[in-house]
Amino acid sequence: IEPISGVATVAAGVAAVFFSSFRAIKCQFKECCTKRWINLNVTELSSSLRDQVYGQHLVIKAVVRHIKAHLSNKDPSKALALSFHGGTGTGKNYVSKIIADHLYKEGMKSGFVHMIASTKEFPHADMVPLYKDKLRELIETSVNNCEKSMFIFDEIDKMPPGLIDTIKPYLDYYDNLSGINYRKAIFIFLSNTAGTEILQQTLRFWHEEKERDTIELKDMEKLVTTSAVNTKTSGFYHSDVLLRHMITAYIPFLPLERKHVRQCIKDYLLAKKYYTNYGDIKEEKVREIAEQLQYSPEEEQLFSTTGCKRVPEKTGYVMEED
Ligand SMILES: Nc1ncnc2c1ncn2[C@@H]1O[C@H](COP(=O)(O)OP(=O)(O)OP(=O)(O)O)[C@@H](O)[C@H]1O
Repeated sequence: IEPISGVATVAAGVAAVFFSSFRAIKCQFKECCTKRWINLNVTELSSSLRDQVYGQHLVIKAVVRHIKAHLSNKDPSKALALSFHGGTGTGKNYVSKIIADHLYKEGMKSGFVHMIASTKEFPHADMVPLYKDKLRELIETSVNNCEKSMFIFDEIDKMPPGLIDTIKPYLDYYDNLSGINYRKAIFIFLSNTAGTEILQQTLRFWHEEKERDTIELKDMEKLVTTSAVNTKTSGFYHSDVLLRHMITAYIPFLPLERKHVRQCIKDYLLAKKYYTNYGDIKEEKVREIAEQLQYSPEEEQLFSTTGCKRVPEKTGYVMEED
Protein backbone atom coordinates (compact mmCIF):
# COMPACT_ATOMS: atom_id res chain seq x y z
CA ILE A 1 0.00 0.00 0.00
CA GLU A 2 1.30 3.43 -0.90
CA PRO A 3 1.41 5.86 2.06
CA ILE A 4 -1.05 8.37 0.49
CA SER A 5 -3.70 5.83 -0.50
CA GLY A 6 -3.27 4.18 2.91
CA VAL A 7 -4.03 7.49 4.63
CA ALA A 8 -7.08 8.00 2.36
CA THR A 9 -8.41 4.54 3.20
CA VAL A 10 -8.03 5.12 6.92
CA ALA A 11 -9.68 8.56 6.60
CA ALA A 12 -12.60 7.08 4.66
CA GLY A 13 -12.99 4.38 7.32
CA VAL A 14 -12.97 6.94 10.14
CA ALA A 15 -15.52 9.09 8.28
CA ALA A 16 -17.79 6.07 7.73
CA VAL A 17 -17.67 5.13 11.42
CA PHE A 18 -18.26 8.76 12.37
CA PHE A 19 -21.30 9.10 10.09
CA SER A 20 -22.82 5.81 11.11
CA SER A 21 -22.49 6.67 14.81
CA PHE A 22 -23.84 10.13 14.12
CA ARG A 23 -26.81 8.53 12.36
CA ALA A 24 -27.33 6.06 15.19
CA ILE A 25 -27.38 8.90 17.72
CA LYS A 26 -29.67 11.00 15.56
CA CYS A 27 -32.05 8.06 15.18
CA GLN A 28 -32.37 7.85 18.94
CA PHE A 29 -34.16 11.19 18.91
CA LYS A 30 -35.55 11.75 15.45
CA GLU A 31 -37.71 9.36 13.47
CA CYS A 32 -35.77 6.97 11.25
CA CYS A 33 -36.71 3.89 9.30
CA THR A 34 -35.50 1.62 12.09
CA LYS A 35 -36.98 -0.86 14.53
CA ARG A 36 -36.94 1.74 17.24
CA TRP A 37 -39.55 3.72 15.27
CA ILE A 38 -41.34 1.06 13.26
CA ASN A 39 -42.16 -2.05 15.19
CA LEU A 40 -45.38 -3.96 15.54
CA ASN A 41 -46.53 -5.77 18.65
CA VAL A 42 -49.26 -7.95 17.14
CA THR A 43 -50.74 -8.86 20.51
CA GLU A 44 -51.17 -5.20 21.39
CA LEU A 45 -52.66 -4.37 18.00
CA SER A 46 -55.09 -7.24 18.36
CA SER A 47 -56.17 -6.28 21.87
CA SER A 48 -56.57 -2.59 20.97
CA LEU A 49 -58.77 -3.49 18.05
CA ARG A 50 -60.81 -5.84 20.21
CA ASP A 51 -61.23 -3.26 22.97
CA GLN A 52 -61.86 -0.20 20.85
CA VAL A 53 -63.61 -1.29 17.67
CA TYR A 54 -67.24 -2.32 18.08
CA GLY A 55 -69.24 -4.68 15.92
CA GLN A 56 -66.49 -5.45 13.44
CA HIS A 57 -65.41 -9.05 14.12
CA LEU A 58 -64.52 -9.64 10.45
CA VAL A 59 -62.35 -6.54 10.31
CA ILE A 60 -60.40 -7.33 13.46
CA LYS A 61 -59.63 -10.88 12.41
CA ALA A 62 -58.66 -10.02 8.84
CA VAL A 63 -56.60 -6.95 9.68
CA VAL A 64 -54.55 -8.69 12.35
CA ARG A 65 -53.88 -11.71 10.13
CA HIS A 66 -52.85 -9.74 7.07
CA ILE A 67 -50.68 -7.22 8.89
CA LYS A 68 -49.01 -9.98 10.86
CA ALA A 69 -48.35 -12.11 7.78
CA HIS A 70 -46.99 -9.17 5.83
CA LEU A 71 -44.68 -7.88 8.52
CA SER A 72 -43.35 -11.24 9.61
CA ASN A 73 -42.31 -11.99 6.04
CA LYS A 74 -38.78 -10.70 5.49
CA ASP A 75 -39.28 -10.72 1.73
CA PRO A 76 -42.98 -10.30 0.86
CA SER A 77 -43.87 -11.00 -2.76
CA LYS A 78 -45.86 -7.77 -3.06
CA ALA A 79 -47.02 -4.74 -1.11
CA LEU A 80 -49.93 -5.32 1.26
CA ALA A 81 -53.08 -3.76 -0.21
CA LEU A 82 -56.17 -3.77 1.99
CA SER A 83 -59.45 -2.43 0.70
CA PHE A 84 -61.85 -1.29 3.45
CA HIS A 85 -65.52 -1.09 2.47
CA GLY A 86 -68.59 0.01 4.37
CA GLY A 87 -71.05 2.72 5.26
CA THR A 88 -70.13 6.03 6.80
CA GLY A 89 -68.94 6.08 10.42
CA THR A 90 -68.38 2.33 10.70
CA GLY A 91 -64.68 2.67 11.56
CA LYS A 92 -62.60 2.60 8.38
CA ASN A 93 -60.52 5.68 9.23
CA TYR A 94 -60.51 4.72 12.88
CA VAL A 95 -59.07 1.25 12.24
CA SER A 96 -56.45 2.68 9.85
CA LYS A 97 -55.31 5.03 12.60
CA ILE A 98 -55.13 2.22 15.15
CA ILE A 99 -52.91 0.25 12.75
CA ALA A 100 -50.64 3.28 12.20
CA ASP A 101 -50.46 3.94 15.96
CA HIS A 102 -49.30 0.40 16.61
CA LEU A 103 -46.84 0.08 13.78
CA TYR A 104 -45.22 3.51 13.93
CA LYS A 105 -44.04 5.08 17.15
CA GLU A 106 -45.16 8.44 15.79
CA GLY A 107 -48.51 7.03 14.64
CA MET A 108 -50.30 9.15 12.07
CA LYS A 109 -47.68 11.86 12.57
CA SER A 110 -44.95 9.58 11.25
CA GLY A 111 -43.14 10.84 8.16
CA PHE A 112 -43.68 7.38 6.68
CA VAL A 113 -47.48 7.38 7.04
CA HIS A 114 -49.47 9.26 4.43
CA MET A 115 -53.18 9.95 4.53
CA ILE A 116 -54.36 10.89 1.07
CA ALA A 117 -57.85 12.38 1.04
CA SER A 118 -58.98 11.93 -2.55
CA THR A 119 -61.64 14.65 -2.71
CA LYS A 120 -59.41 17.22 -1.04
CA GLU A 121 -56.23 16.45 -2.89
CA PHE A 122 -57.55 15.56 -6.31
CA PRO A 123 -60.70 17.66 -6.80
CA HIS A 124 -60.42 18.44 -10.52
CA ALA A 125 -60.81 15.70 -13.11
CA ASP A 126 -58.97 17.80 -15.73
CA MET A 127 -55.84 17.95 -13.59
CA VAL A 128 -55.25 14.21 -13.50
CA PRO A 129 -51.87 14.35 -15.29
CA LEU A 130 -50.55 16.72 -12.63
CA TYR A 131 -52.06 14.63 -9.82
CA LYS A 132 -50.43 11.52 -11.27
CA ASP A 133 -46.99 13.13 -11.02
CA LYS A 134 -47.72 14.31 -7.48
CA LEU A 135 -48.86 10.89 -6.37
CA ARG A 136 -45.93 9.10 -7.99
CA GLU A 137 -43.50 11.44 -6.34
CA LEU A 138 -45.08 11.02 -2.93
CA ILE A 139 -44.99 7.22 -3.09
CA GLU A 140 -41.50 7.00 -4.59
CA THR A 141 -39.93 9.49 -2.20
CA SER A 142 -41.50 7.92 0.85
CA VAL A 143 -40.62 4.31 -0.03
CA ASN A 144 -37.14 5.37 -1.08
CA ASN A 145 -36.70 6.82 2.43
CA CYS A 146 -38.35 3.84 4.09
CA GLU A 147 -39.55 0.60 2.57
CA LYS A 148 -42.07 0.20 5.38
CA SER A 149 -44.14 3.19 4.33
CA MET A 150 -47.91 3.23 4.69
CA PHE A 151 -50.40 4.98 2.41
CA ILE A 152 -54.04 5.41 3.35
CA PHE A 153 -56.30 6.54 0.51
CA ASP A 154 -59.55 7.93 1.88
CA GLU A 155 -62.61 8.04 -0.40
CA ILE A 156 -60.74 6.15 -3.11
CA ASP A 157 -64.10 5.73 -4.88
CA LYS A 158 -64.16 9.48 -5.47
CA MET A 159 -60.74 9.62 -7.06
CA PRO A 160 -60.79 10.77 -10.68
CA PRO A 161 -60.79 7.73 -12.99
CA GLY A 162 -57.31 6.89 -14.17
CA LEU A 163 -55.50 8.11 -11.11
CA ILE A 164 -55.76 4.80 -9.30
CA ASP A 165 -53.87 3.14 -12.12
CA THR A 166 -50.85 5.25 -11.18
CA ILE A 167 -50.62 3.23 -7.98
CA LYS A 168 -50.74 -0.11 -9.79
CA PRO A 169 -47.03 -0.70 -10.41
CA TYR A 170 -46.32 -0.18 -6.72
CA LEU A 171 -48.77 -2.95 -5.80
CA ASP A 172 -47.35 -5.43 -8.26
CA TYR A 173 -44.95 -8.34 -7.83
CA TYR A 174 -41.92 -6.49 -9.21
CA ASP A 175 -38.60 -7.08 -7.48
CA ASN A 176 -37.88 -3.42 -7.73
CA LEU A 177 -38.85 -0.40 -9.81
CA SER A 178 -35.94 1.91 -10.63
CA GLY A 179 -33.98 0.37 -7.79
CA ILE A 180 -36.71 0.76 -5.17
CA ASN A 181 -38.45 -2.18 -3.53
CA TYR A 182 -42.14 -1.44 -2.87
CA ARG A 183 -43.05 -4.87 -1.55
CA LYS A 184 -42.78 -3.99 2.11
CA ALA A 185 -45.14 -1.02 1.81
CA ILE A 186 -48.74 -1.05 3.04
CA PHE A 187 -51.62 0.46 1.07
CA ILE A 188 -55.06 0.89 2.60
CA PHE A 189 -57.97 1.99 0.45
CA LEU A 190 -61.12 3.33 2.12
CA SER A 191 -64.47 3.63 0.42
CA ASN A 192 -68.23 3.49 0.92
CA THR A 193 -68.53 1.23 -2.11
CA ALA A 194 -70.59 -1.88 -1.33
CA GLY A 195 -71.92 -0.27 1.87
CA THR A 196 -75.50 -0.99 0.79
CA GLU A 197 -74.74 -4.60 -0.14
CA ILE A 198 -72.97 -5.17 3.19
CA LEU A 199 -75.98 -3.71 5.01
CA GLN A 200 -78.41 -5.91 3.06
CA GLN A 201 -76.42 -9.02 3.84
CA THR A 202 -76.19 -8.13 7.54
CA LEU A 203 -79.94 -7.54 7.52
CA ARG A 204 -80.49 -10.92 5.87
CA PHE A 205 -78.63 -12.61 8.74
CA TRP A 206 -80.77 -10.69 11.23
CA HIS A 207 -83.99 -11.77 9.51
CA GLU A 208 -82.80 -15.37 9.55
CA GLU A 209 -82.11 -14.94 13.27
CA LYS A 210 -78.45 -15.74 12.81
CA GLU A 211 -75.97 -14.11 15.15
CA ARG A 212 -74.07 -11.20 13.59
CA ASP A 213 -70.82 -12.80 14.75
CA THR A 214 -71.49 -15.81 12.55
CA ILE A 215 -71.17 -13.73 9.38
CA GLU A 216 -68.02 -14.89 7.64
CA LEU A 217 -65.74 -13.16 5.20
CA LYS A 218 -66.88 -15.48 2.43
CA ASP A 219 -70.49 -14.30 2.97
CA MET A 220 -69.38 -10.79 2.05
CA GLU A 221 -66.38 -11.00 -0.24
CA LYS A 222 -68.21 -11.63 -3.52
CA LEU A 223 -70.71 -8.84 -2.81
CA VAL A 224 -67.92 -6.39 -2.12
CA THR A 225 -65.76 -7.20 -5.13
CA THR A 226 -68.69 -7.25 -7.56
CA SER A 227 -70.00 -3.94 -6.29
CA ALA A 228 -66.57 -2.32 -6.34
CA VAL A 229 -66.06 -3.17 -10.00
CA ASN A 230 -69.58 -2.40 -11.15
CA THR A 231 -70.20 0.92 -9.45
CA LYS A 232 -69.79 3.22 -12.42
CA THR A 233 -69.25 6.36 -10.39
CA SER A 234 -66.46 4.69 -8.49
CA GLY A 235 -62.81 5.36 -9.24
CA PHE A 236 -62.45 1.60 -9.00
CA TYR A 237 -64.67 1.14 -12.05
CA HIS A 238 -62.99 -1.30 -14.42
CA SER A 239 -59.73 -0.19 -12.99
CA ASP A 240 -56.67 -2.31 -13.59
CA VAL A 241 -55.97 -2.39 -9.89
CA LEU A 242 -59.06 -4.46 -9.27
CA LEU A 243 -59.10 -6.55 -12.38
CA ARG A 244 -55.56 -7.73 -11.95
CA HIS A 245 -56.16 -8.78 -8.39
CA MET A 246 -53.70 -6.41 -6.82
CA ILE A 247 -55.78 -6.13 -3.68
CA THR A 248 -54.65 -8.53 -0.97
CA ALA A 249 -58.00 -8.48 0.84
CA TYR A 250 -61.39 -6.81 0.75
CA ILE A 251 -62.51 -6.02 4.24
CA PRO A 252 -66.19 -5.34 4.94
CA PHE A 253 -67.24 -2.99 7.74
CA LEU A 254 -70.70 -3.98 8.97
CA PRO A 255 -73.35 -1.35 9.72
CA LEU A 256 -73.44 -0.47 13.42
CA GLU A 257 -76.42 -1.35 15.58
CA ARG A 258 -77.82 0.64 18.50
CA LYS A 259 -75.78 -1.33 21.00
CA HIS A 260 -72.54 -0.40 19.20
CA VAL A 261 -73.55 3.23 18.99
CA ARG A 262 -74.24 3.17 22.74
CA GLN A 263 -70.68 1.91 23.31
CA CYS A 264 -69.31 4.78 21.18
CA ILE A 265 -71.42 7.23 23.18
CA LYS A 266 -70.06 5.91 26.47
CA ASP A 267 -66.49 6.21 25.22
CA TYR A 268 -67.14 9.75 24.15
CA LEU A 269 -68.80 10.72 27.44
CA LEU A 270 -65.73 9.46 29.31
CA ALA A 271 -63.27 11.03 26.86
CA LYS A 272 -64.97 14.41 27.25
CA LYS A 273 -65.14 13.95 31.04
CA TYR A 274 -68.90 14.20 31.31
CA TYR A 275 -68.40 11.24 33.65
CA THR A 276 -65.27 10.02 35.36
CA ASN A 277 -66.19 6.34 35.76
CA TYR A 278 -67.77 3.95 33.34
CA GLY A 279 -70.16 2.75 36.04
CA ASP A 280 -71.47 6.28 36.69
CA ILE A 281 -72.70 6.80 33.15
CA LYS A 282 -76.47 7.14 33.13
CA GLU A 283 -78.08 4.66 30.75
CA GLU A 284 -81.00 6.99 30.10
CA LYS A 285 -78.61 9.70 28.88
CA VAL A 286 -76.91 7.22 26.58
CA ARG A 287 -80.28 6.16 25.22
CA GLU A 288 -81.34 9.77 24.76
CA ILE A 289 -78.20 10.53 22.75
CA ALA A 290 -78.58 7.35 20.70
CA GLU A 291 -82.14 8.38 19.86
CA GLN A 292 -80.83 11.56 18.23
CA LEU A 293 -79.34 9.46 15.46
CA GLN A 294 -81.20 7.98 12.52
CA TYR A 295 -81.61 4.29 11.89
CA SER A 296 -82.35 2.19 8.85
CA PRO A 297 -83.99 0.37 7.14
CA GLU A 298 -87.23 2.29 7.49
CA GLU A 299 -89.08 -0.74 8.83
CA GLU A 300 -86.57 -2.45 11.13
CA GLN A 301 -84.74 0.67 12.40
CA LEU A 302 -81.67 -1.44 13.13
CA PHE A 303 -78.55 0.29 11.88
CA SER A 304 -77.31 3.80 12.52
CA THR A 305 -77.21 5.55 9.13
CA THR A 306 -74.06 7.45 10.16
CA GLY A 307 -72.51 4.74 12.33
CA CYS A 308 -70.72 6.39 15.25
CA LYS A 309 -69.73 9.42 13.24
CA ARG A 310 -72.21 11.94 14.61
CA VAL A 311 -71.90 10.81 18.22
CA PRO A 312 -69.81 13.85 19.29
CA GLU A 313 -72.27 16.43 17.99
CA LYS A 314 -75.32 14.60 19.35
CA THR A 315 -73.66 14.07 22.72
CA GLY A 316 -72.80 17.76 22.92
CA TYR A 317 -76.38 18.63 22.05
CA VAL A 318 -77.92 16.42 24.74
CA MET A 319 -75.35 17.02 27.49
CA GLU A 320 -75.15 20.79 27.11
CA GLU A 321 -78.92 20.96 27.62
CA ASP A 322 -78.50 20.06 31.30
N1 LIG B 1 -66.76 0.25 14.85
C1 LIG B 1 -66.46 1.29 15.64
N2 LIG B 1 -66.11 1.09 16.94
C2 LIG B 1 -65.81 2.13 17.74
N3 LIG B 1 -65.84 3.43 17.35
C3 LIG B 1 -66.17 3.68 16.07
C4 LIG B 1 -66.49 2.64 15.16
N4 LIG B 1 -66.79 3.18 13.98
C5 LIG B 1 -66.65 4.51 14.12
N5 LIG B 1 -66.28 4.82 15.38
C6 LIG B 1 -66.08 6.18 15.93
O1 LIG B 1 -66.64 7.11 14.99
C7 LIG B 1 -65.62 7.96 14.45
C8 LIG B 1 -65.84 8.13 12.97
O2 LIG B 1 -65.56 6.89 12.32
P1 LIG B 1 -64.62 6.74 11.04
O3 LIG B 1 -64.07 8.08 10.67
O4 LIG B 1 -63.64 5.66 11.25
O5 LIG B 1 -65.70 6.33 9.96
P2 LIG B 1 -65.48 5.89 8.45
O6 LIG B 1 -65.97 4.49 8.32
O7 LIG B 1 -64.09 6.16 8.04
O8 LIG B 1 -66.53 6.86 7.72
P3 LIG B 1 -66.52 7.56 6.28
O9 LIG B 1 -66.87 6.52 5.28
O10 LIG B 1 -67.59 8.60 6.39
O11 LIG B 1 -65.16 8.17 6.08
C9 LIG B 1 -64.30 7.30 14.82
O12 LIG B 1 -63.30 8.26 15.02
C10 LIG B 1 -64.63 6.55 16.10
O13 LIG B 1 -64.52 7.41 17.21
